[in-house]
Order: sequence, then C-alpha cells, then structure tokens
Amino acid sequence: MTILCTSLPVGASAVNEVIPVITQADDPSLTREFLAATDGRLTFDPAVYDFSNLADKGYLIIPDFLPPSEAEALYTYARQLGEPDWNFAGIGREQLHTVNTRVRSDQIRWLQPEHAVERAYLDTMEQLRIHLNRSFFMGLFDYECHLARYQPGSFYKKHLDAFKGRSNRVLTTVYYLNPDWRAQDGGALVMYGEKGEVLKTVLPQQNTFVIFLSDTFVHEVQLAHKERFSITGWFRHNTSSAQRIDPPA
Ligand SMILES: O=C(O)CCC(=O)C(=O)O
Ligand SMILES: [Fe+2]
Repeated sequence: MTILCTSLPVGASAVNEVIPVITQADDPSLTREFLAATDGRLTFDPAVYDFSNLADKGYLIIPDFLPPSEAEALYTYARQLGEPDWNFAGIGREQLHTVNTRVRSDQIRWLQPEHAVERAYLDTMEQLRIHLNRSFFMGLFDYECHLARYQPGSFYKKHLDAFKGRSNRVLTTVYYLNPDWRAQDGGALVMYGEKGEVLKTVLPQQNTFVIFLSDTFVHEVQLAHKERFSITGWFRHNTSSAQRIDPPA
C-alpha cells in the first residue's frame, strides 16, 4: 500500500497559536560552534553541480554536497539538540494531521530562520531554488524542511510525498548527516520505479544529498538500527486561490 504523507508543521496554520518555547536550539554555544566551523554560511555554488539528470530522470544523488567540515558541523548541531527540540512526525495535511507511528516513527524539527544554523541550510536551499527556476523554469515558489531523527527501531514505510495535482510539493530533498554509516546499520532510503522495482538504495551517509520529484517516486526508509539524522525538505508551487492560501503563511 502506498500512503500519501504530506506532514506539515503543527502550528503552521493561522488558527493555531504558536507558543514560543526556549529550547536547546537557542543555546548560543551550539551556534558559536557552528559559526567557528562554517563562518555562518554553507559553501554552496549550484553552478558546480550538474542538475541535468534531475531534468532527465526525475532524481539526482550527489554524494559530496558540502565541504566535509560543514557537513560535520550540521551533524554536531543535530546531535546536540535536546529532547524538547524534537516532535513525533505526523502524516496528512493541516486538520487531518495525525501521528501514526505504524507508518513513520521518526521525530522531526521544522527549521526556522531564527536559528543561525538552521538559517544557513535554508539559505543554501534558497540558492538552489533560484538556480533550478532559472535552469529549468520550474516555478518553485518556496521551501520547507525539517530535521529528522530516526532512533534505533524507527522507519518510514513506503509512501509518496505528493499526489499529482493534489499537493503543492514538487521536489523532495534529503540531506544526510551521519558519518560512517554502514549497510548493516539499516536506515537506507529505497526509491521505487514505476513498476514497483527498486530503483535506488541510498545509504544515509554524511553529506549525501538526494533530490527527486515528489509525486513520482514511491520511497521508504528501512528500519534504522542506529540513530539516523537527516534534513528532509520540499520545494513547493504556490497553489493559492481566492478561497485558500496554499502554502499556508
Ligand atoms: O530520510 C529519508 O531518507 C527520507 C525521508 C522521507 O521520505 C520523508 O520524510 O518524507
Ligand atoms: Fe518521503
């Protein structure tokens, strides 16, 4: 069975009040460490990468996406976040948003520009968004993303991130943070082709970046035997109408 999973940030809709909570993400020492390693920015020049495969095949895997020290700095940030920084991930949209740990059992943290480390990753994706729009006329409107933590025993069953014509999610991105991930650690991303055949098995290895069409590739995260960190995001179209703002503000 394929499940549509378009989890949105709880509290993103205008009707929900967002209560600010001071969490470890606000800890200045976490930011200082990151600034020392990166100068506050990630080194990213989209012109260096060949995105033609994304246009031809609908997906692209880039093994060494950022300088190694920057990949490590992102990993350090994720690993040092505290328990209150994480939430169990949900499935479904807005009011239909529910937590179903039979489908996915990872924990997530939506990235926010208020945090320097998170802003650095969001800025990088903004550069990529502009590049993809210029190169392929994709009309990508915005980007949302979350850190994900799969504790040992966690998984995300086969799903599509978007159904054709029913979601504003166009491109899915996944960036992996764990160094020295081995096949026996589980947690692989498996992408399926049109006939249900395995297209790609990607180990969640530090600094690997995957991008694919959200409404085309069924995929899953196999059972992880080790704590697994990633950043998953979606470039979106603007499908607002007079009746409905989509994406929500
Ligand atoms: O972490 C991964 O490899 C993929 C995660 C995923 O499919 C999702 O969050 O929708
Ligand atoms: Fe997914």
